[in-house]
Amino acid sequence: MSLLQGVLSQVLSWTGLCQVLLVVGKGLGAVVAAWTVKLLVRHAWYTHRLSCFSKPHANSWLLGHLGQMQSTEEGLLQVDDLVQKYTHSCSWFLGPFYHLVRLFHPDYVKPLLMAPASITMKDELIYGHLRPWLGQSLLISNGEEWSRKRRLLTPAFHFDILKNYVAKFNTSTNTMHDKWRGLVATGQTNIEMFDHVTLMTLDSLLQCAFSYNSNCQQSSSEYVLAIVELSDLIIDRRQKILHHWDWIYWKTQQGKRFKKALSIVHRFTREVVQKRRALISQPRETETDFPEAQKRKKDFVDIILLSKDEDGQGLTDEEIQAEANTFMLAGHDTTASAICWTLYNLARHEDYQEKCRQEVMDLMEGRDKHQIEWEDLSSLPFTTMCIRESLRLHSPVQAVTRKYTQDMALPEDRTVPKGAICLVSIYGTHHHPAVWTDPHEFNPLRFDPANAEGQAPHAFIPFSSGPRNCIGQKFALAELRVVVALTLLRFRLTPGVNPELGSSPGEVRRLPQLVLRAEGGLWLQLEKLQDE
Ligand code: HEM
Repeated sequence: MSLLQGVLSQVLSWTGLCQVLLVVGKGLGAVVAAWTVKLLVRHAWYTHRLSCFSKPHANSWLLGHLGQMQSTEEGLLQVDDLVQKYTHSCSWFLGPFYHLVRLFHPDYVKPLLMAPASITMKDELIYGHLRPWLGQSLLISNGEEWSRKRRLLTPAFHFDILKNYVAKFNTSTNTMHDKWRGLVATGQTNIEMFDHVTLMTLDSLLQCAFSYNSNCQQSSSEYVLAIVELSDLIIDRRQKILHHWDWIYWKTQQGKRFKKALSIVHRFTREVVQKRRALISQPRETETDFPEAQKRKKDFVDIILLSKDEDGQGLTDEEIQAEANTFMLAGHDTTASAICWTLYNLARHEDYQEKCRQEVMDLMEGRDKHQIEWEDLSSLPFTTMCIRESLRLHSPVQAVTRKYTQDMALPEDRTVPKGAICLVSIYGTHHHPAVWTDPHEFNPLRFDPANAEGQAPHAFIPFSSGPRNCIGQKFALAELRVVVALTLLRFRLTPGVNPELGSSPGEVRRLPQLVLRAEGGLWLQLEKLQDE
């Protein structure tokens, strides 16, 4: 090749490259332009369709209420203001991406929560980030897939199964109380509740779901640490809008930590399910070689493994793993939050605390051991009223979101267009002054059956309501009663001091995350009562 030819071919190849880049650039520009136009048209369409709802002041026509929703005490006070001002609902949008209707009044909440599951969809804004962890599980799936799973999983929450768990709730609570006794003996009476109670609910859930004794209350467990890490990272991701896109998130430090914790959690559930499948498929005569399997009462994994639909089909191993992961997530933080806030409310109301304690002491009279049995749970009416009032005042889940595959009619001729996100505010409904007298007061007598008559349906929805309500609510209420009853038998509670805030006893700043927590923790003072 002559020098001239070489130079020519070089120039041509550069020109070719430039031309390719130009074409690619133009193509990319066209795609971005088309995407932007589509986004803006969609934005205009939703803005128009949602004009039947009042719209609180927005930052701009394009960014809307982006950055105005806060997961803090101020965020909850903002909901109180919205409820005061707009009474039933208002529209809200987060940039041109997400269009929401926020709903606070039971009359508006009811048609949405009671809608058939076939037209109800879980939206990606809240639930999408859970998918890598939970897969297509009950909490996230929709339509026919959801309904088959709900049918297959319902037997796992039957009374006959739940009964067996009460002994496990007692054991996990006893372990926690042993730790508390140890702390009190060394003079540490001001105790942060969430740390202790979360480990306790994880401990009991691991026993109920997998018959797995993790000892996580006494020594650290890799699996439990990974669950806590995943829950924290989900909240962090929700709050950073750029992290909502997978292709950005998986490259961040948080995304990498998420993947690492995920592999620990998934490995654990995979191994449990595979081992149990192998055990269950053993021929009957050899089962005697496994006395452990015979002695053990059935846990969630057993029930789900044996569950079959109308066509005799069960769930695959992957599906069972997804459900087991979901129970662990949906069951531990929520129940821990409910327990902590109930103890907090009783610590602030000595009279109610004493009345509950008396009720439990009457129940235990003549017994030589403090053990709450399944049959005892219905003999704690006042304690149950206090638990329900606490679930109203400090509901663990603040809101649920839904989308619908068709337009949804609401009172006063308002319509939620299909595809818009409905953010049903459990907090707003539970603090609605038109529904509850003195909504910010702790008053368990509201739940006295004698006073319940006037209560609006759908005014009390801590477990949501309708077809997609909480499948674990009876499990949670049983655990709550056992933990609260045993705690009051053994300890007197008074408001504690948050050492970080240096606040006065009982003062807290609520922290709505995946569940309702308290900034810097929830601190109580414990005084040990006489031993059993
Ligand atoms: C006090 C404790 C609890 C509270 C306040 C609570 C609250 C809720 C709420 C509000 C929902 C509706 C979520 C939504 O629509 O997006 C829900 C669903 C669910 N909960 Fe619970 N929950 C609690 C305990 C539990 C427990 C102990 C379990 C399991 C062991 C559990 C498992 C589930 C599952 C699987 C769903 C999805 C149900 C479905 O879509 O069919 N929950 N829970």
